[in-house]
Amino acid sequence: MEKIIEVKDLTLTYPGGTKPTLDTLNFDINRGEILTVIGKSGCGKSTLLNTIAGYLHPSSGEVLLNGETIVEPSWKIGVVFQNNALYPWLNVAENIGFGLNMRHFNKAEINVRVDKLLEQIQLADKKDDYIFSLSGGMKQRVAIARALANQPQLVMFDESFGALDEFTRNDIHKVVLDLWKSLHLTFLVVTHDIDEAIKLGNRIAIMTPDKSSPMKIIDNPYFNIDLEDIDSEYIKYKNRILKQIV
Ligand SMILES: Nc1ncnc2c1ncn2[C@@H]1O[C@H](COP(=O)(O)OP(=O)(O)OP(=O)(O)O)[C@@H](O)[C@H]1O
Repeated sequence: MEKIIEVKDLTLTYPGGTKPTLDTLNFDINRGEILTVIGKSGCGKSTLLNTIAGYLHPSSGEVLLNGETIVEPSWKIGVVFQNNALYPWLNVAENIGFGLNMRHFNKAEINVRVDKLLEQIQLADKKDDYIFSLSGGMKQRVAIARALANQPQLVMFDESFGALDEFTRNDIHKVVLDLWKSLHLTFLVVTHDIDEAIKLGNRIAIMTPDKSSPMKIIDNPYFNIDLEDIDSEYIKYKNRILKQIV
């Protein structure tokens, strides 16, 4: 397995904090996988994601992208937040192309990338619409397309689907999995929803309160499971994850 991200002895204590929020974490993200990260509220999931993104700096240890220490945010890592953070004064196409514009890509290249993504997120007909006119699910699809427009090496999702109703969330899960498959992407998905972690993750990283093993990564036999295939073995698997979180 080729590693895209290496987390080495990662420790982070917030200024003024008495104990580390992240304490000596060690794990890798493999190229082409979806790693979901699950853990109790406040265990440090967003802190971990923000550190990998380069928004926060480790107190000690490091995170490497393709063998190079991450020291600042870059287009190589895309992030989709829960509140989507889209620009209301730009239309859908302009939001998706925003990062490419900032990087001074030429207009023709931007249009090609944006149009392709609009097809993939099934919003080609909303290209010229402003953000306020979109539903919550559509906004998240635009946020995903905006993150993908830069063709990043890793895309991270920070509770990106938590505010959506169940039907919309199921639709978005399908969009995410289709994009991952067709574009051969690598995703890290932070969630507090165990079913979502199981649905979306090739592997599941469990952030535990166990100081000697703060991060346990397990294989997931139920990746992309259909709701109708949920059986008693699935429930047992889910409960085993739950027990390690609390
Ligand atoms: N900027 C900050 N300064 C100080 N402490 C912080 C800061 N951001 C987060 N924390 C603390 O760090 C801990 C981990 O927070 P974090 O948001 O990473 O957890 P989380 O697992 O993502 O939680 P949730 O699932 O509720 O979003 C919490 O105790 C939080 O209060």
